[in-house]
Amino acid sequence: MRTQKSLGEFIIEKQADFPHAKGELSALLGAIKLASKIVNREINKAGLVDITGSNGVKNIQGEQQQKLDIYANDIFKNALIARGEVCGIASEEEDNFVFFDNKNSRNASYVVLMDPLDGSSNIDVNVSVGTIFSIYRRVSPNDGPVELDDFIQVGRKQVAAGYVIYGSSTMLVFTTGNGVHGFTYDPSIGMFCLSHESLKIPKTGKIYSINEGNYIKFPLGVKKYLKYCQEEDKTTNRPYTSRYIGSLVADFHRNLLKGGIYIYPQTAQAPSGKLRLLYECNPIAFLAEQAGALATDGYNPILDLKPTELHQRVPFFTGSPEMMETAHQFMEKYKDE
Ligand SMILES: O=P(O)(O)OC[C@H]1O[C@](O)(COP(=O)(O)O)[C@@H](O)[C@@H]1O
Ligand SMILES: [Mg+2]
Ligand SMILES: [Mg+2]
Repeated sequence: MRTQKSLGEFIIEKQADFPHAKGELSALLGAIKLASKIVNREINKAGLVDITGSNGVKNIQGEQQQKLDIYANDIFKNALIARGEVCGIASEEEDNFVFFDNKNSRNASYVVLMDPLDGSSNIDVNVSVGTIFSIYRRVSPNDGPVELDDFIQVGRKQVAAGYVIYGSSTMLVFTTGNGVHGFTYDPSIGMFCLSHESLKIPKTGKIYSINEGNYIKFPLGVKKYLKYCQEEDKTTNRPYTSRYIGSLVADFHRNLLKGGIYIYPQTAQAPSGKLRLLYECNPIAFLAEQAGALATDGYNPILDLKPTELHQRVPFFTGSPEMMETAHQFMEKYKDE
């Protein structure tokens, strides 16, 4: 007998908090829930079906697209088109934004930005991967085509954001600005059930998460902070432990539950870092702040950055507030070196 609330029940219940809500956002989240189940089913049998490996095409970021990147992109896109609450999407796997110019969707109020498959380098090696989504109200008139401005809004304007983590279990974690809630997928009943209500990140932790293989290219502030993390000092819980999965969703999820800090900084070769502002950093930053964490580019809140391009990158620091404050002190101290 199921005791936990299902995601559908939770969304309907929360909708009551918004007397003027017409159920559009609830329906939209329902489409994301459906697409997550379909992608989850494919990922679980990734070794058996012809869904691993690259499809031989590079996306606009110059990265080899994996078959699962495209599969996930199509599943989420089609589920959103079918639901009719979304007038357009932007995706890591689409060069430009896509206007859903059909009678069902063209006048809808919401746009969705997504990273259909996060952690692509881990697909073929059975390591946790994810999907990241960010939802805004359109700013263009509902009776016209969707425009670039509908997608390049500051992160603070997000009405909802979340991720799905396809790991030892599959979870959907989201916020609509009223806390962060996690739902675990129960394949025996085919439902996401409430397992982590009102998630709050621990104020501090012992985990730092960064690709140390790039160490020599890091800014001095990051190098100094890493040395600080590795020094022996029992009074401040150091040395910390290094954990790096190489899937943003999975590294963030672990730190959200246990406390920790994740950093993907700029390097000399990549002065804006690697991660994309609109469909990786903004949604994770919204969740982070709602869970009591911080999310910055090393200096300023990610959610206050004004985007200019669909696929722009940004250095990304996020995690437990006390660890972030210390990292910021190092970044500030060595800012000009
Ligand atoms: O291999 P690197 O350079 O450490 O990069 C890993 C990072 O890149 C990403 O894989 C980028 O995301 P995609 O897989 O969606 O392109 C993040 O999930 C991860 O944190
Ligand atoms: Mg990604
Ligand atoms: Mg991706």
